[in-house]
Amino acid sequence: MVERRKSIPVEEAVQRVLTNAKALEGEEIRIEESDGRYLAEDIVADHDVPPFNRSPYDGFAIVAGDTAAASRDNPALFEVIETIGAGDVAEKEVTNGSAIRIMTGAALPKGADAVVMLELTSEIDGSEGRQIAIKRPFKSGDNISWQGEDTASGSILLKKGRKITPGVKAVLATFGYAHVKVYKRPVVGVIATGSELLEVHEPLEPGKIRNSNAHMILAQIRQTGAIPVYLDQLKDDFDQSFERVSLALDAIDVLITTGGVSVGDFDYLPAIYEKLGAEVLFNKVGMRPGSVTTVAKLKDQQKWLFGLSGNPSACFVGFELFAGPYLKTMQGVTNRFLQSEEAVLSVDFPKSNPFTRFVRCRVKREGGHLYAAPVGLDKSNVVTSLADSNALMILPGGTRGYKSGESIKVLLLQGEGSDKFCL
Ligand SMILES: Nc1nc2c(c(=O)[nH]1)N[C@H]1C(S)=C(S)[C@@H](COP(=O)(O)OP(=O)(O)OC[C@H]3O[C@@H](n4cnc5c(N)ncnc54)[C@H](O)[C@@H]3O)O[C@H]1N2
Ligand code: MOO
Ligand SMILES: [Mg+2]
Repeated sequence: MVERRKSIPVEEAVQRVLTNAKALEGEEIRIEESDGRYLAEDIVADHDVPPFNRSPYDGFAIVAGDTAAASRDNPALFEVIETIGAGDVAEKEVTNGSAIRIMTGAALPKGADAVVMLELTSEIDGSEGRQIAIKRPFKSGDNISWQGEDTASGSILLKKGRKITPGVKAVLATFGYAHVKVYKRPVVGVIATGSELLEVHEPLEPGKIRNSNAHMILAQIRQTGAIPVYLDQLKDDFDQSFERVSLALDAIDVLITTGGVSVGDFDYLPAIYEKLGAEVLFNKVGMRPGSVTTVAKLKDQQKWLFGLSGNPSACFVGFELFAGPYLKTMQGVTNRFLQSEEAVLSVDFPKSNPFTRFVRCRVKREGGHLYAAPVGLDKSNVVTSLADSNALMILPGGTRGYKSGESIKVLLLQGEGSDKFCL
C-alpha cells in the first residue's frame, strides 16, 4: 500500500532546511583566486582613502590667497619652484608668490591650499616655464581631493557574506588584502537516477531520454559558488543505488539526486534514506512543480541529501527553493534566497492553484513596471521552458485563475538575492 505522505507548506519546508544550515569555516586565499567567493570577514578600512591630500588635476599648487585680486588685466604672477609627478613628495614648500607644478594624483605640497588646472594658467614668455600667470581668483580648498574623503580609517566597508565581485576586489586591493578570508565551498555530489536515462552523447533509444537534469543541476550548483561533482547516473536497482549513494557520501558535503522520490515501484530514494538511517525532514511540499521534493540528513555526519524530482521543471524549482539557499548559507551568503518582486501578469492564467504554483516565466521591465508572462507549457515534466525562464511566478495555493493585469509576485532567477524567503 502506498504510504500517505503529509504535505507541508513551502515556507515550512524552507524553514526546516534553513534553520539547520550553518556556514562552513573560512579559509585564507590569495586575492587573485577570490573571484565569486564569499567574504568570511568584515573588511575594515585601516587607513584613509586617499591616504593624503592630493591633486585631482594637472596644474599648479598655490596659496589661493595670492589670486584674491587676480583678473585678466591684473594677473597674479608665480615663480614655479618645483615640478612633482604622482608618487613624488615635494621637497619644497609653497609660499606666497610661488607655485609647484603638480600632476594628477600627486600629494599636495606643504603650504599649498588650492590647485589651478593647467588650462587656467599661462606661461610668462621667455621664462621657460619658470613663471606663470593666473587671471582669476581661486579659493582655499579649490580642486583638492582631501585625505579620507573617499573612506575614513576605521569604517566598515564590506560585511562578511558579500560576494567578491570586481568592485569588491578593488576595495580589497586598496586596503592591502593580498590574502582574504572566504568561506569554504561545499562539495556537492550529483546523482541522476532512472533506467530511462542516456548520457548526453548517446543516441536516443526507444523509451529512453537523455539525462538533462544532471547538467542543469551541476550548473545551478556552480552558480551558487559551491563545487559540483557529477557522480554518474544510476539504473533503477536498489542495491546498486544504495551502494553508490552510501559510497558517494564519504567524499562530499551534500548529495543531490534527481528522480526516484515519488511513489513509483522504482522510486528508491525513500528506501535508501531509510536504510541510511537518514532523518527525512519532509517528502511532500504543498507546491507545484516539485511537490515530492525530499530533503533528508544524516544526523551524525551533518550530511544533507536533497532528493529532487525527476521532472526537469520540478527538479529546477526544487533546487532554487531548497538546495540553492542551503548551499549559499554554507558559504555564509547573506542574500541566499531568490529575490521576490511585484509584477503585473501580462496574460490570463486560468488554471486554479490547489498548491502554491511556481510558474516558469519571463519578466521584463516596461515603463517602470515589471511584467510577467509564463513561458512554454506549465507542466512539471517540461524541460524546454527552462531555457527561456528568468523568473518564477508565485501563484499562492487555494487561489482561482488569474487575469491579465493582476499584480502577482515573482522570484527573480538572476537577481541580487534576498536575505529573507518571502513568497
Ligand atoms: N501516482 C503518482 N504518480 C506520481 C506522483 C504521485 O504523487 N502519485 N508524483 C508525481 C510528481 S508530483 C512528480 S514531480 C513526479 C516526480 O517523481 P520522481 O521524482 O520519482 O521522478 P521520476 O519518476 O524518476 O521521473 C519523473 C520524470 O522525469 C524524467 N526524468 C527523470 N530523471 C531525469 C533526468 N535526469 N533528466 C531528464 N528527465 C528525467 C523521467 O523520465 C520521468 O518522466 O512523479 C509524479 N508521479
Ligand atoms: O510535483 Mo510534481 O508537480 O509533478 O513536480
Ligand atoms: Mg518516480
